[in-house]
Amino acid sequence: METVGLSETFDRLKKQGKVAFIPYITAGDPDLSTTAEALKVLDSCGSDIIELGVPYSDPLADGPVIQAAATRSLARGTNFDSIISMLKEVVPQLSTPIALFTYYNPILKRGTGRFMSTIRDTGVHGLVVPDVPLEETETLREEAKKSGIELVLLTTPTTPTKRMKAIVDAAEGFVYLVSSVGVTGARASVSGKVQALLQEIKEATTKPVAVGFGISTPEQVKQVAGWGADGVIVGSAMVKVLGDAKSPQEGLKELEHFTRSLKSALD
Ligand SMILES: O=P(O)(O)OC[C@@H](O)[C@@H](O)c1c[nH]c2ccccc12
Repeated sequence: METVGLSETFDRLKKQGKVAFIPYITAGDPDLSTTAEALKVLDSCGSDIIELGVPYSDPLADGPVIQAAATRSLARGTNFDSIISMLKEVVPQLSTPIALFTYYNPILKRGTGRFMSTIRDTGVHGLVVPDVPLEETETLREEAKKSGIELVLLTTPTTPTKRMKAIVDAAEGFVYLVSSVGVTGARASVSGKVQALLQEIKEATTKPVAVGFGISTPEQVKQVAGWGADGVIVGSAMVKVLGDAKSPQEGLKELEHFTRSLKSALD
């Protein structure tokens, strides 16, 4: 089925007074067929957008959990082409839009235009590139736009206000507010600064703002939603459930329970 894009998804949720639940998993960990099943599980458990990570050899912004997932996935031979063919199979079966998550290098390797049209042909709607240099964001955004891909941009607690404003102006789909400095990974608590940061961003834009980094419990999901986030992103905790499981089947079962517990915090 043809899924609607990221910003349309947020429009629908806003009308329903709901906050988006946005899980992240790393493609190919433990293997691509389990990833295909995991996407269906996340879809059926009520995810509103799914972030799918392209494993990379030098994941600077990732903490140990996602770094280990990327290493396992690459060791199995996962590559961009195998992820694309998996997506061509699975995306038509999903009702949840996918935002592909990749570092900048795999895009440069393929050529920006070709990269965008390739992912668009799979039915993927969004793209998140955490390490694209500021001066190259405009080109990337233009190329994405040509293929109808929504380029999500990230702002952090240490982003100067002027740059935050440029980021929210340029962001498509939604603005990704990184909750805390440092790398991805579950944290004991989500920084209280997020509430003020959300207000500041919402004064600068009417675009939806989703918060990620460190969120791993229903209480934290509820707290961030209560602070006014339009979406809540959970990555490492999801990746850990799959990575720690004794078998892929068990991992998928655990993923379903975990996703339902987090999603119910938003109901
Ligand atoms: O893992 P966490 O702490 O739940 O944060 C989400 C994060 O994993 C996901 O959005 C993501 C995966 N890799 C990244 C690199 C940079 C920024 C964000 C990400």
